[in-house]
Amino acid sequence: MNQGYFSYPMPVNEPVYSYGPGTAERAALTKTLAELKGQLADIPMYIGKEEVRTGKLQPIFPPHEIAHKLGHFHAGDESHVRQAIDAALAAKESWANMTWESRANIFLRAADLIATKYRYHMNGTTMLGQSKNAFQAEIDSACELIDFLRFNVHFLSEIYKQQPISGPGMHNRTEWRPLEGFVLAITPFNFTAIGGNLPTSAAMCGNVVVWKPSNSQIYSAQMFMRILKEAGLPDGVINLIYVDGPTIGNVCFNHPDFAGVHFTGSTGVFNQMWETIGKNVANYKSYPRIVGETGGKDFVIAHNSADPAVVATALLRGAFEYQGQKCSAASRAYIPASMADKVRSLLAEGIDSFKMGIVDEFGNFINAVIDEKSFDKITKHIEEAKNGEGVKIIAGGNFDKSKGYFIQPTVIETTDPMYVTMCKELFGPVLTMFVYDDNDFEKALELVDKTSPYALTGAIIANDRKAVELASYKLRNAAGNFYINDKPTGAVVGQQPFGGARASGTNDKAGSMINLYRWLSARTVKETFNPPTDYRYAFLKGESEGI
Ligand SMILES: NC(=O)c1ccc[n+]([C@@H]2O[C@H](COP(=O)([O-])OP(=O)(O)OC[C@H]3O[C@@H](n4cnc5c(N)ncnc54)[C@H](O)[C@@H]3O)[C@@H](O)[C@H]2O)c1
Ligand SMILES: N[C@@H](CCC=O)C(=O)O
Repeated sequence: MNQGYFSYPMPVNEPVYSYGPGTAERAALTKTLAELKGQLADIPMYIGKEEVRTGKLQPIFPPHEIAHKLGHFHAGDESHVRQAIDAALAAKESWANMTWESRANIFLRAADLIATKYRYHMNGTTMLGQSKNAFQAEIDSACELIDFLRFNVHFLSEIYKQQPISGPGMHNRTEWRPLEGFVLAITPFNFTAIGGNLPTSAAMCGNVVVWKPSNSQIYSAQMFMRILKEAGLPDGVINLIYVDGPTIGNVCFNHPDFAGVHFTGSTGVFNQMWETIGKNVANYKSYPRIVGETGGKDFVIAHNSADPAVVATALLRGAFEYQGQKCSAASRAYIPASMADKVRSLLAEGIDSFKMGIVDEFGNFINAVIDEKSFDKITKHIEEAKNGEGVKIIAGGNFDKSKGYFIQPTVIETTDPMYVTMCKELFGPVLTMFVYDDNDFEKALELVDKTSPYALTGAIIANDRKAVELASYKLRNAAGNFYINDKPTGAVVGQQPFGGARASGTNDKAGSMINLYRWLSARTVKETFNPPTDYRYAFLKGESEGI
């Protein structure tokens, strides 16, 4: 079998296609979108070797075109959670014992299938199911997902290489075992790449997984599952089920073989899960690994040495791409008074120029928010800001859900730095701006640090190096991903390992070695070549002998 050390060098990031007018990729994607829209997808759960169809059908439709049905998925119940755990545990031994190069090459093959044969299907299902424009889908469901798969194979190879030293007469080694039991992956709606990474990073380490995606991401999740199967992933290694979160939690967190949860989503849900796991801790074989990347209230602070055009561009892209539904999206801005008028007018100009509409029309920069619940929550805050004291809408402010969940990108300005939309995560296209006195830059930094319980992403925009240094220091705990003279979104695997602290999660940096360590349990083995035959150490015998 595997006799030799097989090398997986550092990959390069998957190149991003432009989808510009007249390009071959635009033509191919347009064709795929039309095909997908012309079909009615019948989406089963994948448990062991079975495609499970329960007949409990739930419709899937584009958030930007709610009258158009793309298909349906088969919803499961508690019994399917149990079946998924059983299938995972049945697959465990042979998967854990498969050679590393066979396991690795399944994921590398999946990455290549996405990069070539299925690129437009991954992007098409993401665009239609999650309302992303072509570019936003490309950086997510093609490039980031491919990068997660390729870089994790490299990182895990580097971990496997790490071995202890051995003294004379012995050999020491570390075995990087998978966890005992199964891992539960619970994934959010907003990034297809996160949906793909959470189950595969644990599986790559030799674990077996129950994967529960958000209902709003099932359309692209099942596409990825089919690619994994085509790439050779054995049955039962990853089991994809569509069961509501509390039911899954109830079964998995009470199971003695529960070994860990890989979660991305909101802070409230993660806190509930942590509490339940804590209460059950005595019932598990091992202490479960709890990894969660959660909410954010991401900031941009401008210093008066900054170029207002850089500030406005960072805000227009950072706050409004994908309708502000990135955990990294800028949602609060701190602008010095001397620059405020210029930034206000650039923001208003930018927002007026945004085209909003369906994803199949490529000129649309803005599409719909994910669902009606989200639409209602966000627009309630916009309405309140229209009538509130010390607060006004300075750009955008319109919305309409008659055909799809469309909200015009909106900037609220407040004189109260603790106004609700400065503190609470809305997860939509709403940016709140607070203007500070130019002389109070340091106080403004303290405000940024204390305003929100989150610490995910943030940016300082300044040309004065001392301002950059002061902000980097004062805000060192306010963001797990900190940007200097850039927007706070768009982290790239291998370049800006991603994750936040405080209420933003366990900061285990998706797509890095840090994350992979959480799915491994090291065993140290010492082998002695010439074992002693007398209990007496040298100091008793007057001879030299090692301990
Ligand atoms: N920090 C990060 O890296 C990161 C990345 C993406 C999204 N997010 C966060 O995710 C949130 C948006 O995504 P969302 O709306 O899908 O989040 P969500 O918390 O509503 O859902 C996330 C997942 O948890 C499931 N879930 C919901 N309630 C559950 C329960 N009681 N028990 C078990 N599972 C449950 C959902 O069905 C979904 O699969 C935002 O808060 C955003 O900041 C964070
Ligand atoms: N990695 C993405 C955010 C993922 C969260 O939604 C970014 O950096 O913008």
